[in-house]
This record gives sequence, structure tokens and C-alpha cells, in this order.
Amino acid sequence: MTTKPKVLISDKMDPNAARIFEARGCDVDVITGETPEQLIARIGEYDGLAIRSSTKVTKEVLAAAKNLKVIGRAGIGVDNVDIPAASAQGVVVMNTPFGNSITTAEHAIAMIFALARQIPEANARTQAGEWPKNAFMGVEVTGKTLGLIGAGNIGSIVASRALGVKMKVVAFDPFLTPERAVEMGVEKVELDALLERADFITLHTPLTDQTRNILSRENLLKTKNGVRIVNCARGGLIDEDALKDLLVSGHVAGAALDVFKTEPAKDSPLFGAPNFICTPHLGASTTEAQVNVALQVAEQLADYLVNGGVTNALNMPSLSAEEAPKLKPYMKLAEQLGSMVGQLTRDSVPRISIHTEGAAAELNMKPMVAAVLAGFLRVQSDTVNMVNAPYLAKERGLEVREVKTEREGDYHTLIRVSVKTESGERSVAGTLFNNVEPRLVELFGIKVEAELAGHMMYIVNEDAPGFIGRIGTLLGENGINIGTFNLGRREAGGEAVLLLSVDSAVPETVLKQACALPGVKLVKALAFA
Ligand SMILES: NC(=O)c1ccc[n+]([C@@H]2O[C@H](COP(=O)([O-])OP(=O)(O)OC[C@H]3O[C@@H](n4cnc5c(N)ncnc54)[C@H](O)[C@@H]3O)[C@@H](O)[C@H]2O)c1
Ligand SMILES: O=C(O)CC[C@@H](O)C(=O)O
Repeated sequence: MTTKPKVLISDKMDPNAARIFEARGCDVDVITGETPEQLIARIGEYDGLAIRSSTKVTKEVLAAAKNLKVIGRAGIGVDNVDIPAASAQGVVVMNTPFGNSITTAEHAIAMIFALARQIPEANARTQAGEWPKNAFMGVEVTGKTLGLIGAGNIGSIVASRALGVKMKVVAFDPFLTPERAVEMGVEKVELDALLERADFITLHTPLTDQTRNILSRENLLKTKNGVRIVNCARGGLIDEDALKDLLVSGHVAGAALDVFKTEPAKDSPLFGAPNFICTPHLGASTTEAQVNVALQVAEQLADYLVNGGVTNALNMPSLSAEEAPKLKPYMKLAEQLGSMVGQLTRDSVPRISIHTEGAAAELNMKPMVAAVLAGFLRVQSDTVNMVNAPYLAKERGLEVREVKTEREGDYHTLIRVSVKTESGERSVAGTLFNNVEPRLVELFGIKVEAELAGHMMYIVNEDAPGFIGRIGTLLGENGINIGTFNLGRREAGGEAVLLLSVDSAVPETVLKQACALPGVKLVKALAFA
């Protein structure tokens, strides 16, 4: 009986998420509000973890997560997950990049209006019985310039809504193409021009080394006198002390933050500053968005745990549930070929090339490349998998080349893995029989036809009569049963290779005796998953 994957939902999430996990064949526990220590004590039993922003998936949590395969963030930002540590441990990290975009864009628009008409303060004072009709003089947004910093999913929705209320939109985003800017109806500008021209500025970038403090004191001082600023993206994009000073001086006429450098923000320097309004990271908090992201994260995690489908992963190539069954045998073949080369190469390898030919070349290559690298690097570390292999390869300075040839060669489908070593380029190639059964068909230039499975022996010898009998006798005398026997040679009487599958691991002593047989040049034990 196969055991069901176990999932923990550790943040408050729409209850439909748990129902989806159950319907898709997972066991699910919903345990929210635990301390880091409690999570560390519990996490070891789970295959999947579904979170929002409260759970911090730190190195320590990951170190305790011995069975964890996937983390799913019901939302966009994954700054609460240590992605490098997850990747190094082979844990896939997914998010739901679109489910809360409209909601967050609407929050930014709401903030623009709240600032323009000082609604929060007017509301508070009216309810306090003041009726302060003369204390508030707002501004119209019609005809004003909105400066958009970051024009991705949310930024572009904000732009469309702002255009709808007759604002003019200028956008700073180094990755925004001129064509897309035209399509969005915005003017693409440099940051300084935006700072100089905008009546309202709204931020919609992730927090990266490039965007951290993008509204620094220096940049805030370049803004138009009377500018109003909105941040519904990430704390850390604005220098909060400088913003406070400029609100006090009146240079900034208003600021609305949904996000803070430190969250939860309990004592921000901005609290109490004039014309400052804030919400406690509510950008994504609508019924619609929370249903969207909860359903999406549950579908994605279940898909991965049950079928191997990968959607919206931040540290692994995507693989749809439809692609997964088709690619599965290719990934097995790719991993076996990588493993074969890894086990048979002693020299250092500065470059590995993966070449797909025929039907294989029509498929998504990224998962096959990741599988080759996982097989190749597993000889060096048994914690390698498809998630961490590309990172490890990069870390170790291994250049990875990908080549595709759609035309068929000798086989209707083929994967070739070549490594550059000090002694030259060496390659192995494999195909799929009946589209599902992986077979090695070429080994360092010699044609063979072998299934790679379990314990195997690789022998290089001089092609001469009597050798097969001698090796069979040696293994028989040592109680080692031969499963399959595959021979290949360059030419009659030349170098030959023998690839044997055996029912048990071959002891070192037997390998040595095999090595001492006449004509034998090399003997190696191999193992395949
Ligand atoms: N407040 C909330 O509750 C809430 C909800 C959802 C998303 N967010 C945050 O909103 C932000 C935007 O989300 P999104 O879905 O639009 O992301 P996105 O990836 O679709 O868009 C981000 C945009 O920022 C641009 N960018 C990157 N570096 C830049 C730089 N140096 N200068 C200018 N632009 C740069 C990118 O090119 C991209 O177009 C993220 O930080 C996300 O975490 C907050
Ligand atoms: O889950 C939330 O409430 C916040 C989500 C938001 O910050 C995100 O990045 O998606």
C-alpha cells in the first residue's frame, strides 16, 4: 500500500485548500500560529508545507524538515522562505503569482484615493464628533501624473485602473519593453524623470538588492514638492526615517504604506507623522484573492506530490501535469545517463553537454537537464536531486550546455550526455524503447544496448576468445548471479566493453579478481536507482 503524502497548512488559509488536498489524495493537517520551535518539532513528518507570510521557513526549519519535498506560498512574495537553503536541500518552492494581483492593485488605488482626500483622518475626526469640514482640502487625481515603479503583474493592473480615472501614468521598470509600455498606455521613463514628474508614486517591485531603498533620502528629495507616495509592495523599498522627515517638512504631502521594513510594525518612525496612513499588510486580503491563492497553492502542491507536475516553482523548471507523464521516462533516462557518466568519470569535468535528438528534442528540455545533472552529481553527494542539482553545478563551476536536433538520427528519440575531461570529450547516449523503457545505446563511442538498473559491472577488455567464460566462472564461483549481459566492441579484436547486471553488489575482492583476468583493462561496479 502506498502511503499518502502528508501536508501541513501552517498559516491561516481559505478552508477549501484543505479540502483540495484531501480530494487529491493527501493527508492534511491545519495547525496555525505555532512558534518556530513548535514548527521545527513538527515539520519532520510532512512532505508538503503550505504557507502565507506568517510562517518563516528558515534554515533551521528546513534542517528539521527531513521529508519535505515542496513548499507552497499562497501569495507572491517568498521573502519568508530561505530559498537558497530549500534549493540546497532539494525542496521545491512554489508561489501563486497571479491570484492576488487584482486585489493588491485595488488596494494601491484605494490608498491613492485615501491620500488624495485624507479619508482616514476625516473619518476618525468626524466620528469623534468634530465635524471638521474646513480642516480638509483634497486634490483631484484626474489629470495628475502617477509614477509607477515596477510595471509587472500588479503594476500593470494599477496602471490600467489609474488610466481609467484619467491619470497620466509614467513607469520606471528596466525590464519593461517599449512595446509593452505602449500596450499598457504608459510612458516608460528613467527613475529620475519619474521622481521629478510624478504627483503620486506607487511601488510595485520585489525587494531585491537593486530595489532596496529605491526611495532613499536622496531620491525622495528629488521628488516634486507635494508628492504623495504609496507602497503596497514590500517594506524596505523606502527609507522610512527619510519619509517621516519629509512628511513633517511637508515636502511629501502624504504617504500610504501597507508594508513595512519590519513586520509586524509595532513602533514605526512613521506612526503619527502628518498625512501618513497605513494598513497592516492587507494588500492581498480580500475574500476573492484568498480563495484564489489557497485553491491555487493546494492544486499546485498536490499536483507535485501526487503526479510530479511542477507549476510556478521558483527553484525548478515548470512541468505541467500533462507533460509530467510524457517526460517521466525521459527524466529517468536522463538521470541514468548522467549517473553513468558521473560514475565512470574520475577526472574533473569543467563542462557537461546535453543533446536531445528526434522526439526528445520536441520536449521541455529543462527537466531533462536537471535530471542529467542530478544523476551526474549524485556520485559526489547523495543529497542531490533535480531541484538542487542546477545550483550545485553552478556552485562547482560546471558549465552546462544544451543542444537540440529535431531531426531523427539512428533512433527516433535520443539523449546524449557528453563531458569534457582532461583526457578529452566522452559521451553516452540512450533512447526509449516503446517510448517508455530507457536503454543505453552508446557508451564512450561503442554501440551497446543495455538496461541500466540496480547493481551492474562495467568491464573494458581486449576482445579475445574465452573472456566471457572466464568472467562468468569468476562471478559464479563467488555466488553472484548475472541478470543481463551486454557486449559491445570498437572492432573485432579491439577494445570491448561488457556491461553486466548482477543480482547483488559485487564485493571489492571480486572486482580485483576480475581486474586480474587476462586482457582486462578496467573493472568498475555501478549502481542505478
Ligand atoms: N501588499 C501585499 O499584500 C502584496 C500582495 C501581493 C504582492 N505584493 C508584492 O508586490 C510586488 C509586485 O508584485 P508583482 O506580482 O507585480 O510582481 P512582478 O514580478 O509581476 O512585477 C515586478 C516588477 O518589478 C520590476 N522590477 C524588478 N526590478 C526592478 C527595479 N530595480 N526597478 C524597477 N522595477 C523593477 C520587474 O521588471 C517587474 O516588472 C512584490 O514585491 C510582491 O511581493 C504585495
Ligand atoms: O498573504 C498575505 O496576506 C500577503 C501576500 C503578499 O504579501 C504577497 O506577496 O503575495
